[in-house]
Amino acid sequence: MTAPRITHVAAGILLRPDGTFLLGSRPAGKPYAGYWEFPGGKLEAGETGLDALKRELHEEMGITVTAATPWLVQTFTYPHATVRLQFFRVTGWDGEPQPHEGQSFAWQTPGALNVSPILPANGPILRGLALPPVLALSQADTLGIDEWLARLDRRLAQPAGQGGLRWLVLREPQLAAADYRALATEVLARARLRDCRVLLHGDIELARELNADGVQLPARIAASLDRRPRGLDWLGVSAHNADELAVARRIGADYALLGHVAETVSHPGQTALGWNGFAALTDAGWPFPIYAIGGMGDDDVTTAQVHGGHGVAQLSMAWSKA
Ligand SMILES: Nc1nc2c([nH]c(=O)n2[C@@H]2O[C@H](COP(=O)(O)OP(=O)(O)OP(=O)(O)O)[C@@H](O)[C@H]2O)c(=O)[nH]1
Ligand SMILES: [Mg+2]
Repeated sequence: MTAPRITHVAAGILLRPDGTFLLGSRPAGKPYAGYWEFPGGKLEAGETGLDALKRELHEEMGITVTAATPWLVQTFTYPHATVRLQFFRVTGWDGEPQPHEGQSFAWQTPGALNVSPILPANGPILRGLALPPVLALSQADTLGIDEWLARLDRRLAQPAGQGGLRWLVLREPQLAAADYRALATEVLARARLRDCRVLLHGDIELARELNADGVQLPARIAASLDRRPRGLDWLGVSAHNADELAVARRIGADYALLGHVAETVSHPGQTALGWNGFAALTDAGWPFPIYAIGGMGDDDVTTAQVHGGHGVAQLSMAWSKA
């Protein structure tokens, strides 16, 4: 058997500062005409993904891309072709999108689309767009439970975009099972009032039982699973290398934490990946967003994105200002 021919495609997610993004409708005469997609098209011989993105967005809608960072790579088999789609987050462009190919455009809010149908390959992409740029891991171990809960309340009370916490992983390996369950119950009750997702760490059964938003799994536990656990909205996997990212892909994770990127007090003596090591791992192209973890501040979000990440995951930095 010969290997299937793969069509390489670059597509751009135009993002406005308010978080809305652009979809275009596929023009008549193309496969899946009328379906909504991210603007883009096929790589020509010798082009990189970024070259093709810039050319296609100029041809299809007359804009000049000035800032774009690599995001997800999705491989999908249609009846007519197997496509490898490289998605870029596009945050800077000159000009207003013009429908050069008779397409329609629609600005959309993540999680609340008002156009359909969407190209079948794009489901995971739309899910990934709903993930915030910064997520936090709890720190009751070093702060003490009462102090950490007080800081959590302050972070929950802030509006999104102004330091408001929207995604929390409750990771407290020092707690006995009964104490972890009690804390999880308390945290879920507080977070629900504030529209913050809470993922439990490592315990799939407990996450189901307490109706948490999902579970964050260490790579070791993820590797022991045949498939994604059922009945949970969100699945994150913590990874340190390409093999562990491959585990996350195999079980259909929604995102991965990858690190540690910088030296941290919590992991003394372990070699940090550094941004070059991080980029070398993201560069292979993964179908889910990847967060940089380990010594990350709010200022590192842009750096993470330039290196192929979605954003940053914070431990101590999430609570130091709260
Ligand atoms: N542009 C784009 N293509 C996508 C997306 N999702 C997805 O599965 N595709 C697939 O990627 C393939 C290439 O896209 P395209 O039709 O835009 O290619 P193109 O602009 O070079 O068109 P052309 O071949 O008519 O010149 C198609 O099979 C399309 O179905 C998406 O979000 N954006
Ligand atoms: Mg196109």
